[in-house]
Order: sequence, then C-alpha cells, then structure tokens
Amino acid sequence: MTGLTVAVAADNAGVRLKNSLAELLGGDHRVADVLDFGVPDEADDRAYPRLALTAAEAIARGEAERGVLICGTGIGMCISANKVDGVRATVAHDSYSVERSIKSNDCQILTMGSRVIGPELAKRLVTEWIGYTFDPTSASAAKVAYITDYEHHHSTSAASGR
Ligand SMILES: O=C(CO)[C@H](O)COP(=O)(O)O
Repeated sequence: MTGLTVAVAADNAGVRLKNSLAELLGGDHRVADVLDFGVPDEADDRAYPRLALTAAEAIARGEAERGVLICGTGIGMCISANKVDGVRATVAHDSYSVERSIKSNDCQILTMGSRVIGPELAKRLVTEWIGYTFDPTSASAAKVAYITDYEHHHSTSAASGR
C-alpha cells in the first residue's frame, strides 16, 4: 500500500484533538502526507461547515484519500462533508463502526466529537481506521455504487427500487 494523504480539519471546539490526531497521523508509516485545513488554534472561530466543506472538496478533487474532521460532536462536520458530491462521511466513536465505515461504506471521512470522545480512544480508533481498506469486489460495493449512482442522477425515484 502506498502512503495515504489524509486531510484534517476542525472548528475551535475540536482543534486540540485535531492537532493531536494530525501529529499522530504524521508519524504513521502508512500516511504519506497530512493536509491541515485548519483551524490552527482556538482563537480562530470559523464555523464547522466552512472547514468541513473545504476539506471534503479537496477529497472530492482527489487531493487526499481520507479525512478526519473534528467538531464538538462530529455531527456538524459529518452533515457538511456529506453535502459534497462523491464524499461519504460518518461520525464514529467505536471500533466496529470505524471498521465498517470503510469495509461496508467506503467512507473517505471519519468525524469525531471532541466533547464526546477522549483523546486516547480517538487516537486508537484513527490508528485502526488507517489500516482498513475497502474491497471493490465485495458485496458491499454494489450498495455503495447505488449511492454514487443516485448522486450522479439526482434521481427522485431511487427509493422505489431495490
Ligand atoms: O459540534 C459542533 C457542530 O456539530 C460544533 O463544534 C459546535 O456547534 P454549536 O453547538 O452550533 O456551537
């Protein structure tokens, strides 16, 4: 596996955890590069959607394969990132969901809440998450393709099919 480029971003509620995860990722041999989209510190009060959309758009353009986005709950970052075509983001604070977010859903983005999870568990989960890969030949691939297809066609009748 060649090294991953991982985008990170947080609002001021999540910046401390984001900075510590960026440092962790920067020292991981499986990571080639970490792109930090901010905020740099707690004094920067840019709202979470701006940070999430900037990072998610970079992923959609192929500038990074993965992203870790942190806010107070992870929820706002997740909602915002999922507005970008081609991006699949999830909030996850447990090992099983982190694994399945890759293996079932091919999510590029993991979001976490700094007010929900402790820093050591967050680091452990991100370390696990980096090691998972999506298998495009798996039974899950057609389900993910269904989502992508809907995105491409913006079909209003998708829910009526299987
Ligand atoms: O958690 C957040 C958004 O999901 C964010 O860090 C805080 O948002 P707020 O409660 O609207 O200030």
